[in-house]
Amino acid sequence: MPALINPSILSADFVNLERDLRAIATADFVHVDVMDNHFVPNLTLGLPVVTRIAEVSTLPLDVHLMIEDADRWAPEYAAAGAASVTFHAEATQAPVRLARELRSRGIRAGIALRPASPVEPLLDLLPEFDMLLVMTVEPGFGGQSFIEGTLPKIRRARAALDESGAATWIQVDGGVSRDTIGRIAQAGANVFVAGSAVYGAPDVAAEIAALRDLADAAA
Ligand SMILES: O=C(CO)[C@H](O)[C@H](O)COP(=O)(O)O
Ligand SMILES: [Fe+2]
Repeated sequence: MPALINPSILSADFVNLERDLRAIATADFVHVDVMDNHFVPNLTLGLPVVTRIAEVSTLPLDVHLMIEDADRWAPEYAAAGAASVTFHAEATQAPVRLARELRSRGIRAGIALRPASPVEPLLDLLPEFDMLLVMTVEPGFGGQSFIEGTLPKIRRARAALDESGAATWIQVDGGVSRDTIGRIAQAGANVFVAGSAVYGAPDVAAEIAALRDLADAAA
């Protein structure tokens, strides 16, 4: 499967969001970071804004919830028009039940891990999810450096998926750039979130194409 590039609008201009959504039209999904100032020390946007982005965007929405009580809120983001909702393993009481609920609504369900959270407890459960999100920076802010120590976690997840034959995607979020994407693809990820690398580039479409090419060449 070719690499998917999901630009994060965390690095977009929130006052010119429609313009900045148009700029990433050649990407695969738009990555929307929802933060509640409790699960992470930052606050971004919530249901009303996600609902409006879903109405305006030509790309499907890849919603990354960095919020507490995912069991309560994740289904609301499905109803708001997301194509994919990813919640943190550290913020749910019942990950499999929540994934089943999201999937029953016809959307993709993802589970995310902070850099320090081990993947081992999830390995046998991966077929229950459409995507595993391996955070490669501490969640909360864009523009941080990729944590190299997360690469073994991606390799372990890829090995488990290859063994089980499950079609679960592996997404990487944090510090993805032309410098890091090759190593990440080689480790087994196939979905790449990039915020500052895409929106900080002089030519956004060219950056998306370059990241996709580098990932495909390394996979
Ligand atoms: O979830 C996130 C932060 O918690 C963002 O998606 C991520 O940081 C993207 O930013 P960048 O590509 O600049 O690292
Ligand atoms: Fe994110």
